Amino acid sequence: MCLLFSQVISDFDMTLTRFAHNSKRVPTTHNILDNRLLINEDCTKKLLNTYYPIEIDASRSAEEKLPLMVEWWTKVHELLIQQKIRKDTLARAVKESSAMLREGYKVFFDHLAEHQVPLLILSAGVGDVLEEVIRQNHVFHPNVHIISNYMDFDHTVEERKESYVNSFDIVLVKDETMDVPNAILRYITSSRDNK
Ligand SMILES: Nc1ccn([C@@H]2O[C@H](COP(=O)(O)O)[C@@H](O)[C@H]2O)c(=O)n1
Repeated sequence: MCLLFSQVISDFDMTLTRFAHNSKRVPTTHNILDNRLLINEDCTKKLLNTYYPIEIDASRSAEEKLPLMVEWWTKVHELLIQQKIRKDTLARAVKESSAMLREGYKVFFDHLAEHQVPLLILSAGVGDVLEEVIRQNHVFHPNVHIISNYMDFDHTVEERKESYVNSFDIVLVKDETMDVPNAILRYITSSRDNK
């Protein structure tokens, strides 16, 4: 028998991650944010308690669930934006969480990478957190591709400073004047005038 995979498609939360460990629920990517970073975790917990039972309700059709799921993630995304989450806290939040991939995950990820089979992860969770979970488990191989919700962070000057310093000769911080450009102009024009 010959089995040929062109690619493997999987969702993430509770599929590649465990549902529970030692009788305790393993957090989804959203739960990791709720527990560690959100100032008011109640607001998203309330939404989870309302919408999760709908998600898993086998008596409802997909058509019936879809607008409610859209309503859920729209509300959660609005709340997340208000919380002003910082990118640099994500790795710590994941490290301190009880996020856990399923037993045997390493064989699964490594085997697909070794055989160059693309692994496409489609997730309604939070992509930035999902990536961090995979990275911290050392299985973020080049064949792993993710389609998910990503946060668009506001970058502080401090975060961008290094890349600016590497790219430009002069970097001005907190200078609201034209003193430096004027000095450069004076230098250029005076050296030209003195020729
Ligand atoms: N605010 C939310 C939104 C969704 N969830 C759960 O995350 C799951 C994402 O699952 P994937 O299989 O798409 O990775 C989704 O099924 C919801 O149960 C959440 O916890 N909080």
